[in-house]
Amino acid sequence: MTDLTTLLLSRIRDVADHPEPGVMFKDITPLLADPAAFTALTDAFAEMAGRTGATKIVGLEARGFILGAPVAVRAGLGFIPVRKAGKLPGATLSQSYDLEYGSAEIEVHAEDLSADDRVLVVDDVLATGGTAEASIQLIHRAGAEVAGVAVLMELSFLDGRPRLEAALDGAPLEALLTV
Ligand SMILES: O=P(O)(O)OC[C@H]1O[C@H](OP(=O)(O)OP(=O)(O)O)[C@H](O)[C@@H]1O
Ligand SMILES: Nc1ncnc2[nH]cnc12
Repeated sequence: MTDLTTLLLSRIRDVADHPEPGVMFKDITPLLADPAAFTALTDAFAEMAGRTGATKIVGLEARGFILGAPVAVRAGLGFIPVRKAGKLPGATLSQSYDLEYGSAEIEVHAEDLSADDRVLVVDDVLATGGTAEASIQLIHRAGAEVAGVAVLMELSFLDGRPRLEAALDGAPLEALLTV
């Protein structure tokens, strides 16, 4: 394990049976509270943004906002929020999806992405891949390209990676931690 992965892993708390029985919830709030760990995470994601030629950062509500916004600032790129349905005031594109515990719909402002954009999607956890896959569909429907998907942690037993790689069409999916 690298120093980075050891640090990040040490700042994620497992919470059994949250938000419902049978789910082992990966709580990132200890990591957010540690400036050294939060900075190291931000730097690693910003490096990926540079390496993949991203022109914009998309963050997935809500934890992807917390992680993605500082990446955008660090990389000198705009931040685009992908929100749960009904929150964005302008003209939106919408996409429904299933997740580990329920189903949901996400939206993006159509005007925020264009054919000139290469988008790096940032989130905390890749579980079934439903949320990230829906965001990729939104980005493609907006006419933009996907530069890649960056997540802090991949829950490999939920098989999100194969599902997402099919949607990514060769663009990278990078997880700093895999459990
Ligand atoms: O790979 P998936 O099965 O789609 O699950 C991963 C998603 O689930 C969590 O978000 P959640 O919808 O719980 O929202 P929150 O960030 O607002 O808590 C997590 O932050 C990811 O966005
Ligand atoms: N087990 C989990 N922990 C944290 N976030 C999640 N999102 C989906 N599954 C999750």
